[in-house]
Amino acid sequence: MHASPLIAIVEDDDVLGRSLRQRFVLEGFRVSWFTTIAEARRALSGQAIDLVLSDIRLPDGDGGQLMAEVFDAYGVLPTVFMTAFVDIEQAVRLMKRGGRDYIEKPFDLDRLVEKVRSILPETAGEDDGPFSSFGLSPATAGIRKTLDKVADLDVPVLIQGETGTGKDVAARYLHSAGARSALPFVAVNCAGIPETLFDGALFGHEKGAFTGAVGRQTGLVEQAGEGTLFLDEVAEIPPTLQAKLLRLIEAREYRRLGGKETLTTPARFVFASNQNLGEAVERGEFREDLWYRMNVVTLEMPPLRARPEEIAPLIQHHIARAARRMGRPVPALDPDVLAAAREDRWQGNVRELVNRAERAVALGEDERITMRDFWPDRLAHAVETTISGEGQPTLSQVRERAESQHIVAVLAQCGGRIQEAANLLGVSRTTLWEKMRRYGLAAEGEET
Ligand SMILES: Nc1ncnc2c1ncn2[C@@H]1O[C@H](COP(=O)(O)OP(=O)(O)OP(=O)(O)O)[C@@H](O)[C@H]1O
Repeated sequence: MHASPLIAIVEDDDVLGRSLRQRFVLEGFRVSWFTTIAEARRALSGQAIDLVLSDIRLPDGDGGQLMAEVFDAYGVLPTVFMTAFVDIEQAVRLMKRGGRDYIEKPFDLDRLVEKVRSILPETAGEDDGPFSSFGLSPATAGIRKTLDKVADLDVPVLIQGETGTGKDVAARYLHSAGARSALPFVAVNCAGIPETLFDGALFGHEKGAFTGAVGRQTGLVEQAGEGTLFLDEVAEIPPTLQAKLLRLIEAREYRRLGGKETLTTPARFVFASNQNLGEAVERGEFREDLWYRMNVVTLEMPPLRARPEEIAPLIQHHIARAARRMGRPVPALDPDVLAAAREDRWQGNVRELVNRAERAVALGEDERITMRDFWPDRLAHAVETTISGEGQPTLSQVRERAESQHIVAVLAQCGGRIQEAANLLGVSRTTLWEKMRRYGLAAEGEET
């Protein structure tokens, strides 16, 4: 029952966007076309995209930024850039970050279709389903079983656990396991929406609700329809909005901004939090009545270090997946990589594992993944320890060592994406790049 592959086109030129959409639909693909990154970000949540076809310059950012976001949300997806001659250098750089291919504008549509076809058959419908690696230890197998049981019951589900443990994966599994699977799955990151925009984003607005509200806009609740509404990071919802959420969950009622009509939602609610909500209630930060409503079926995703039997298969799974998506042969893994993985604390849980695997495949130079590819931070540490063998290190040696280790750790956390790492480190991209070069952390031949 495989649907045809879904291509997300991000192109702000109306004429080109339209003709791309038309052509790919004629070729039998499903197509979603967006003109801005913001639009793509909003609409793609919850859709299983098979390939992204993106312009490099977009009204609200560049294609690299979009690719970083897409990779964060979905893992390494085949991404093809359409680029004007002036941006070719950037396109080449994006290939080094995991971009799959690029085509220079103006191009012949036949050639583009050929490119896309050559990429898709190997990746669409890969694995034995997106949840093949969910439930590999007794703890997570138990969670999967519980989700199966409640999939078609109309009860809210709350999933708690440290960041990156797979709460989002569990929520999507729940959706896919039940009768709602063909209906929308709308994910809302409650921490990512500014308080002033929260109401509008969730409930939508009527024409004229505020200056600039030129037409009616449906909110995320409405977009979920009879599907699943997944509210992530619920502990971050400010107190003023908690009351509105309570009404939504309790009475299933809400109103569009500026609207008089009370609407009701048939959606299934799923919540996730990386804070323990019971404790947040005790601290007075979260409404008790709201917590009671959410706390009907509550599941704890254990941290990765508490399920060590999953570590090796998850690494293998994500390396194979990244290689397939980048169109490369699946590299072999040096045994010391796995040995080190078994000992690690995995502070960033499965997300860190995915980032390390993808980064190793993207930046690794031959067909083996070595310690240097997977654990560059450990290597930097080992090198520094030997350097400082003779007596006390100087203050600047200590500072540089700490700096280099921290850069490596943040780069690993960001899957090697330099701009993102620079943002987290609070320095410019150029500064970060210079430091990486100084500490020998930049891959050969890579440019700023
Ligand atoms: N069982 C699994 N099999 C394969 N990949 C997994 C599994 N669990 C998690 N992942 C991957 O790990 C990453 C983080 O997972 P996810 O987003 O579900 O975590 P989360 O707990 O929701 O994180 P946060 O609290 O930050 O929202 C994703 O890339 C996801 O695909």
